[in-house]
Amino acid sequence: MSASTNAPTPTAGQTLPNLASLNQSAAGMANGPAIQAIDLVKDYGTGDFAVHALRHVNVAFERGRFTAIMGPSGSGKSTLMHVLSGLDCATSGHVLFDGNDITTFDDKQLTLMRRDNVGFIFQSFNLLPMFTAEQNIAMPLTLAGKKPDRQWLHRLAADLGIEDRLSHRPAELSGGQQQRVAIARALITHPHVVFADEPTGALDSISSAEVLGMLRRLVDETGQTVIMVTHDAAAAAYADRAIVFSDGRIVADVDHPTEEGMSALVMEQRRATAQAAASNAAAPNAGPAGL
Ligand SMILES: Nc1ncnc2c1ncn2[C@@H]1O[C@H](COP(=O)(O)OP(=O)(O)OP(=O)(O)O)[C@@H](O)[C@H]1O
Repeated sequence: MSASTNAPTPTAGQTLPNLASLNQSAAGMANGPAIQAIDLVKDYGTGDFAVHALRHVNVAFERGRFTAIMGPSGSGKSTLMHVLSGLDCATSGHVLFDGNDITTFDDKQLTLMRRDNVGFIFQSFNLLPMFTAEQNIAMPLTLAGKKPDRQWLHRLAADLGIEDRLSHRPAELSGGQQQRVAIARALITHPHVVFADEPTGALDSISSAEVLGMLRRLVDETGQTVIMVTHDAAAAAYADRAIVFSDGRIVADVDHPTEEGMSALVMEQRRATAQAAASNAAAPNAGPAGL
């Protein structure tokens, strides 16, 4: 079931836990893309002070693929992730999640959609310090008033290499172990899509490689759909596809990204953003950059 990838291979002696048993059921999923943004606009504020975070974005995320989203700071990456996952509302346009237009959902429907279909992994892990790793993993179900499937929880923990850490609190775990707990928490509900926001931003290079290798194998071996925001070209090289944002727009869409290729693209966008800001400062009535 492995898909082709140009992800860096694990270094000699590095063991990655067996993720093959995390077999994602495709049952109940609609055909077509996992998520699609259609003419998506997100503005913060109005009038002269409006920030155009997403400018008519059109993009589809296929099932079972690992996509990285890159771009300069402030280009709209997190906003896209928040709107796609139903954490934030669009100003206009549509988001089709499993074929359902979530821009028509009310708050309660969005909460249920997120709870049942979306897994989140954050840079800062966002574990609850007073609870054990096991309690943290089960938290999305506990909050929903559901009992965790013990067998599934232990299989996740074993496959992520944290089974012997389940009774520990986050402060007693390394950063890499905490992020593995967060990955297990993201998967406990069998989500259709996992969103990872800078998942390796707080990790050293070895732990980063382990976490990225796990996400890669999750996609290859279980068909999980993963969408990851990252500033790191080396992290993007683990993905099947990388999208580059600039000023609220997609400016590049690359299959099989490489670290070198993504570094060059992101540097180019940083330069373009800095140049646009400099010319706007020189001619303040010329309008926003990129228009
Ligand atoms: N709640 C908010 N209110 C007002 N403006 C916002 C808000 N959230 C984001 N923005 C603005 O929207 C634009 C896009 O922000 P966003 O956080 O999506 O960028 P990003 O590419 O994720 O940046 P970074 O890499 O620094 O996290 C920026 O100009 C930002 O200042």
